[in-house]
Formats: sequence, C-alpha cells, structure tokens
Amino acid sequence: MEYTIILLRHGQSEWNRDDLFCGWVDIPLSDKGKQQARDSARLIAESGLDPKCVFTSKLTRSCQTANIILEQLHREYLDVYRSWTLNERHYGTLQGRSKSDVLQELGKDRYMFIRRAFKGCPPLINPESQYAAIEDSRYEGVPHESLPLGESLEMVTERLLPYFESTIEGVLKEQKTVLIATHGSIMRALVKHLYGISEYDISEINIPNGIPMVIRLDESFKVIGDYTYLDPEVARVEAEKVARQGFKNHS
Ligand SMILES: O=C(O)[C@H](O)COP(=O)(O)O
Repeated sequence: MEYTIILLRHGQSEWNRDDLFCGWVDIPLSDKGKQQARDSARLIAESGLDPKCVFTSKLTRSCQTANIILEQLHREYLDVYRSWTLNERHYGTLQGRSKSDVLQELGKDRYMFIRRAFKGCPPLINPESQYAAIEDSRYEGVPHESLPLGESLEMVTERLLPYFESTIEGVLKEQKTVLIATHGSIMRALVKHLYGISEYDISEINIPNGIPMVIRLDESFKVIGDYTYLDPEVARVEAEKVARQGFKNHS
C-alpha cells in the first residue's frame, strides 16, 4: 500500500507580492496567486494524481487556492478539512512590516536567523495589536493559550504534528491521495519531520508559491524516495526568489 500527499504552498498573496511579513494576517491571493492556483490544478491533472480530499488552513489564501484547484479539477464535491494548525507560522511583531525594512533594522544574520533557523522566533506581538490576528471567530473553540503570538519553526512543528498524526494520517489511510493547500512554514516543518532533515539543512530550504510537491509514503507512513515538485525548474527559480525576499533586487 502506498499513500500520496500533494503538498502545496498557496499562490502568491497580496502581501507576498508587496514583500510584507504576513503570518496570521488574513490576506487574499493576488491575481498572480490565482493564476498559480489554476496552474497547480493543471499540473496535478497532467500528473495523473487524483486527490480524494483536501486539507487547508483557516487562512483565506490557502482556502482560495484549494477552491480554485477543486473548481479547475471539477472536484468541488470533495470533502475539505480546515485546521488552524495548518496556518502559516505566526510572525509576531513582524506581521505587516516590510521585509526589506526589517532586514535593514536587524541586519542580515538576525533577519535570516528569525526567518529560517529552526529555533528562530520573532518578537511576540501584543495580543491587542491590530496585526495579532488571533481574535477571530474562526478560532472559536481553540484554547486561548494554544493561539500563538509569534512562532519559530520548532513551535510550528509542535502544533502541526499532533494534527498530522491524528487526523491527516487517518484520512490518508482511507483516501490514499490527499491535497494539503497550506503555507511555506508548514511545508518546511512537514518535510523536515518526514525526511529527517537536520536543523541546519532545513534553514536552506525555501518553498515556492503555487507549485505542487509530491510526497509518497509506505504503509507505515515512511517516505518512499525524495519529494518532488510537479514543475521542478520553476520551483527551483521561485524558491531562490523566496530566499532573497527583503534583499535588494530579489525578484
Ligand atoms: O508569512 C509570510 O510572510 C510568508 O508567507 C512567509 O514568509 P518567509 O518566507 O519570510 O518565512
């Protein structure tokens, strides 16, 4: 028995386009992001993969990405599961700030430590701030102390894995192929966990918007081979652009 996860970072959001830290702020897809979602659907259809259900975060950009794909695949009837544990990492006080301003203020080492080190955590935001983004009816029922005010990739991993192991693995067992439309930090946390990537090596991995990644698992949910992108060349170029965000002439 083999299981397949199609793992996808949402299409470009308006704040990705404008180079702002986004995190839990609920920003929609840009026009380019909507096109990337349509392109993802085409790549999935061409690959012959046939997802039987979908997971998204509670953030609009991941829901929009999944909706566009389901529409393009004529699969709008599929079950969709949404969880806050698939949200982007909370970027604390950096949410809403320009990446190049933060780079200038903190310097390259600190900026890259916060963005990419496994234990790099942004300064926690005041829950009263307009950009804290946790006081929202979509998080009703989530214990208040579970909602983050700033997270490292390590903290993201701690909130993601219980959901992955309890819910996603259970659904995978029944459905065999699932699509997870989510965020860059969730993808980094998941590939680190599944492929046993070191803390050092994960800091070098950047995830492009809107290019499906395929992960194959055996019956005990161990990975088979390496992960692949459905468009490896575009994924490589776009991942490099993500790495350079905030730096001059990054795009
Ligand atoms: O939340 C954000 O700003 C991005 O989606 C992820 O940003 P990063 O690539 O700087 O971690």
